[in-house]
Amino acid sequence: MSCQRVDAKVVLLGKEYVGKTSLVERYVHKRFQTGPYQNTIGAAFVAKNIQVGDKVLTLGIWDTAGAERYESMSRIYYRGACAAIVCYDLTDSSSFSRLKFWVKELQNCEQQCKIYMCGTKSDLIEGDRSLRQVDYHDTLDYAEEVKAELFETSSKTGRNVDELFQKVAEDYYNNTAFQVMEGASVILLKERQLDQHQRKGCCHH
Ligand SMILES: Nc1nc2c(ncn2[C@@H]2O[C@H](COP(=O)(O)OP(=O)(O)OP(=O)(O)O)[C@@H](O)[C@H]2O)c(=O)[nH]1
Repeated sequence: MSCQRVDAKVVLLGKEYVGKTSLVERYVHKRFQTGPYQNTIGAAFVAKNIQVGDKVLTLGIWDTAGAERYESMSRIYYRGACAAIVCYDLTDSSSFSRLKFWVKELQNCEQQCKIYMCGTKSDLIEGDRSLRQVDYHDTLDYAEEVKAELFETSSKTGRNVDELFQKVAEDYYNNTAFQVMEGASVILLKERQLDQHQRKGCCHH
């Protein structure tokens, strides 16, 4: 059995039927399946390499089941995730209430996990604006309030899908680089304090 190293764990959450599996399918396999809807059972995992600057990162993507009976299972999958893509369907207002549930849960239980709000099926509202049930400005205000990124995507046309995952990878990369720098500056500070302490020591003697 082969074992792949994963740099960043990414979890997809959201109400059933919002299009989580389709988002992963579009991103990983560049396709949109039109057959009958099949709900995810438990969760599905896929690893995908992504280029950020001159580095290649491996994202480990967990596509969870949206049905409420799997809610406690989904909790297992967001543990230790560096990013959560919380999906809602732009044509279904109840899916945005469900998004709020997951955002609160992440804020309470997984504070280091960065949140990406993803409004799905944008092709449907491009075809008929009256189908939009979730106002863009309301979602933008909410995203600002909870410090989340906001994307509106279509897995059917591919709109914004690569951009979403690219942002996830870049944020992870920049955040990790920042932490390394932070760690380095702590060491520098300690060395400087030690240096001062030693110099003070010299004066005492
Ligand atoms: N028009 C359109 N339909 C979409 C899009 N994304 C998903 N769908 C459709 O929405 C339905 C549900 O999509 P899934 O990807 O299975 O949804 P899910 O969130 O993974 O569902 P669960 O596994 O039950 O949690 C399917 O019939 C898809 O074809 C999209 O971008 N545009």
